Amino acid sequence: MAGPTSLLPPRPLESVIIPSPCKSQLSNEATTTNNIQVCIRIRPVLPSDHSTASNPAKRVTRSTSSKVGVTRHASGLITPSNACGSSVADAVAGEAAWLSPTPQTIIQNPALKQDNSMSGSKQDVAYTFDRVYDVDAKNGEVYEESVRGVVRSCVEGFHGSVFAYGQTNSGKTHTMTGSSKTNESGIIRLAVEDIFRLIQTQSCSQREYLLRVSYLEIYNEQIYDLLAPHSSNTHRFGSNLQHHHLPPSTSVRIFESRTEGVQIRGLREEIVTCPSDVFSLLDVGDARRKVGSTGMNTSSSRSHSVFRLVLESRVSSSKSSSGPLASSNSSVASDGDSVTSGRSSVAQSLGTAVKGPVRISSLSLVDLAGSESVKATGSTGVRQKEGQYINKSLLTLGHVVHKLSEMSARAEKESNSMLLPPKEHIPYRDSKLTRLLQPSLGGNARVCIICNVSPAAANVEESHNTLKFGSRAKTIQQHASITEIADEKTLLRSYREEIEELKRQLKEARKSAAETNVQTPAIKERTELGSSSEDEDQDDTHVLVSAIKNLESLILKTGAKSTVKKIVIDSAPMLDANDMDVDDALPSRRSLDADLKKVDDTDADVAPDEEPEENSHLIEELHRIQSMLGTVMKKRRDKPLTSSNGKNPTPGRDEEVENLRIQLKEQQITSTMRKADSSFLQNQLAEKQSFVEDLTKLLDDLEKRQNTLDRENAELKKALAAAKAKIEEGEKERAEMSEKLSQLQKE
Ligand SMILES: Nc1ncnc2c1ncn2[C@@H]1O[C@H](COP(=O)(O)OP(=O)(O)OP(=O)(O)O)[C@@H](O)[C@H]1O
Repeated sequence: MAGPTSLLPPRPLESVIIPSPCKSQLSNEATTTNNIQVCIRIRPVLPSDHSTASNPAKRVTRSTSSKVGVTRHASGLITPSNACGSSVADAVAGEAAWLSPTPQTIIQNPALKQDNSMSGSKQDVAYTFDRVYDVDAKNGEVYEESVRGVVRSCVEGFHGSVFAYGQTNSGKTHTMTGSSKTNESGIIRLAVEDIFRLIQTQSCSQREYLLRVSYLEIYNEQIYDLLAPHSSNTHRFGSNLQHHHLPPSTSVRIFESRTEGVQIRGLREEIVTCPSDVFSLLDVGDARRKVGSTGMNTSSSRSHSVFRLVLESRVSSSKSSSGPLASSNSSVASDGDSVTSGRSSVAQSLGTAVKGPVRISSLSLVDLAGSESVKATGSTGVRQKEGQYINKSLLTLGHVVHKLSEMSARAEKESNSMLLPPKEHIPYRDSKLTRLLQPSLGGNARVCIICNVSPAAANVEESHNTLKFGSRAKTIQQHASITEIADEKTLLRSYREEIEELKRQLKEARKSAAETNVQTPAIKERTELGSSSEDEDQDDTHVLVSAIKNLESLILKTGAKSTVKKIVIDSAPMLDANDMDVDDALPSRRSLDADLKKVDDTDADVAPDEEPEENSHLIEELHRIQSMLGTVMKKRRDKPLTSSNGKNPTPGRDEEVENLRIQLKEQQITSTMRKADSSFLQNQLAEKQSFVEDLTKLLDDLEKRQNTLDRENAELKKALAAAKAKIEEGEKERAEMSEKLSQLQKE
């Protein structure tokens, strides 16, 4: 049964939709009921952790015995058995404030106790989770034991989410992104590699996959596209946040419709065919992510980031995989031999290759910004403001998780765990983060939360909060189901249709070329003279074959190698990684650049449905190439190539073909340049707009200040006039008095 919101899977040509279930479109081949999986990771002690020990405000005490034991109570509760409180000053270097006596349990290290306000009972609590990773665990271990299951489910067709949660400096980014210092890949990269490997090695079914990724961050309650094209250097932040105002072109909006649920308008999605494609994009996104130095972490993430991979898959039909117009990469020979040998009808080919439900699943990998106290970080100004936004959104996430866990508990009590109480209000809309995570938290996904815990004794209070959050999240039940779409347009189906159409054209082109060769001795004559129409035919078919290969290289097949060499028709050279933009990150642009629609999300509570827009550049480009080649082929077929005297009678027609060819090439170049220009101009415009906005705001402020000053000035003038009048009056009175006095003296 669907959760409270009705949500549809992505419609990539229009906008990015956060996949979630929609009853009308689901064919539940499989449904699973799971609680959210929660694991804890204790970060190793760092040299910087010791500096807090000498801070009297954060002083910890050390028990006389550092040997730790645990007592198991009948209730299942575990408490440290030697939690005595006698103390020596300061934390001991290298010792973590948390211990994991069993792989599922975490307790506060009884050897290190705070001498401040925390009550003893709180210090003695033992928390139990699906898995607890101690200080020496590596990312690979966390991935294998806690995340891999979610990733595998995604390849099978379930939605999945993995979050890193925890206070600032607890190791979230290390976990999700990895570290060059320890030479460890993060969960994101490990998951990406695994997905391609799982697709390649899937032996139980013959499926084909289309994968696309997006990467965004939520900074100060604004969503920014980390893969936005043609961002200038000012948008790259490196290790230090220098610019906290991004041009509006990279900012995207959440939009919600009754039928389609949560969508992100204007977010860039890139089709990827191998791990290195994804890694290039990750590098671009990571370099743009807003990072800044705080009192607790020299490179603290100032935003929540969401990396999302969408998988579309379907059973590959035997016709399309082994037929004469086969869809595997090896089957479209560039010389076309294997293509021309086919005699199956186009309709038959189209029917078998394009039909069949498409499965859509997504994997969201989320690195949350860490909660932070102003006191601990010592942040001021921009950092403090960022911290406030971060804390507020994490607080909302906490409320949402709290509500959901209460609901799950109630549902379980009523022995009706498949149904969520109908009108329960969950405050998803209180922050962008929870709105984005709503489809994951709301039920139809397999979720794993990695709670990162600082080993510093000075942070135990905050760590208790993290563990409480994890304990609550663990009770939330999820009912994930596979989403299959039988009748809607999916990107995979669009591509298949395009491929089949191109193949049909290719077949016709070859047929026409073969007929031409038979019918025209003049062509042989021209070939000998070096002016070959056969060459031109071959050029045309090569363009078609290249287009087919290019499109097919985007579709991955189970059991096939993913490192497919793509034939690039329109490619930009790879640039140096340090100087690259998203447009440079992939060998050929295959982006689905959804147009940013100006939908005001403040009043987009439930917006009306909109017609889908065919705004994929790739599809447009292909349509254009198809129509031009179609015209060329048609003209060739329609007009006889030779005159009765055997000489080439229509040099004009050949010229026309040549012109069309030149036009086609020119248009390709113009189109590429126009795209580049338009993006560049858009950025320029956006920057100008933001500048004008800032200036307008400044002028408004100045005007207000001027008005206030004018008002104050007028009031001062009035007060001065009144004072003057009073003085004059006093003078007058004094004069009268002295007159009276002199009169009295005279008398
Ligand atoms: N498992 C680990 N092994 C070694 N070093 C680690 C590990 N986890 C974290 N660190 C180090 O701890 C420091 C803080 O980690 P990280 O930046 O990942 O924290 P964070 O939780 O993402 O912080 P913030 O919320 O402020 O962004 C970094 O120097 C990182 O290299």
